[in-house]
Amino acid sequence: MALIELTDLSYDYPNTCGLDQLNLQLNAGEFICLMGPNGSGKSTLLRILSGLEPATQGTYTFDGQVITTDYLADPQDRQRLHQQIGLVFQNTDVQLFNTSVADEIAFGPRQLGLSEAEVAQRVTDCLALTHSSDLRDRVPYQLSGGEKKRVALASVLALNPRVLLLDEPLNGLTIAAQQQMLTLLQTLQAAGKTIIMASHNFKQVQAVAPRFVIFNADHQIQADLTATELTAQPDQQAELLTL
Ligand SMILES: Nc1ncnc2c1ncn2[C@@H]1O[C@H](COP(=O)(O)OP(=O)(O)OP(=O)(O)O)[C@@H](O)[C@H]1O
Repeated sequence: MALIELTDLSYDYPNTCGLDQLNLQLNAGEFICLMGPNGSGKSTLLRILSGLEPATQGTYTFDGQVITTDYLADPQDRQRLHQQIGLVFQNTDVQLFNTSVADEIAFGPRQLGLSEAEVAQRVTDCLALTHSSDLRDRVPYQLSGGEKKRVALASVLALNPRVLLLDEPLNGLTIAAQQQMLTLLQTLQAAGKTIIMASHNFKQVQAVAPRFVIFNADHQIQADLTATELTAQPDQQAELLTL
């Protein structure tokens, strides 16, 4: 059984279509890159997968549980989903609100009611994993864009989710920092996490992501290809390089 299953899933904003009739199955342990033009629906899909919004139509099933409006309205159910599937936002400023990096990373585990010893361990582990130990006592909003991305990822990892959703995690990073982020995501996948990232940076991700789900401007899935299948489609690759 797929970990994530979307059936005829659509999402409408008040005056715009966000997603149109998606059918998709994603398995536990996969590394998937969502691609497509600006406004095609990548961020909307990540928000729905993370449980921030219910679908307008169709079905989202996570690990056998249908994620309905009622499910998301129940605080305990909602928290259960958030613990399993964590979203690193495109704009990390909306995600970072504590006065120190250590408190930022501790926030989620404290909400879960973990002991202070466990919280401290998770903070130390997640700082190390994201190469951010030197940032421990810094003020999050004073960090550089790349540092903020690492801290936002560390704060999501601190909840030990099964699935990591990342919205344009390479944006604003130097080439070296982009490589470091991709290597880290590969390490997390090797440790058993499912990675789902939106990116328009095909050059950087093509050698890393094994599967590409590609949206068109009509908010539909245009193609769902393995990296090997994609190498056999030069037209599709050329299109991705223009994003
Ligand atoms: N809060 C909102 N209110 C109304 N329409 C929205 C809102 N957010 C997104 N949209 C619209 O929904 C569609 C999908 O947007 P979305 O942000 O999911 O695309 P995207 O593929 O992530 O784009 P980008 O690559 O620019 O981040 C677009 O037409 C967008 O204008």
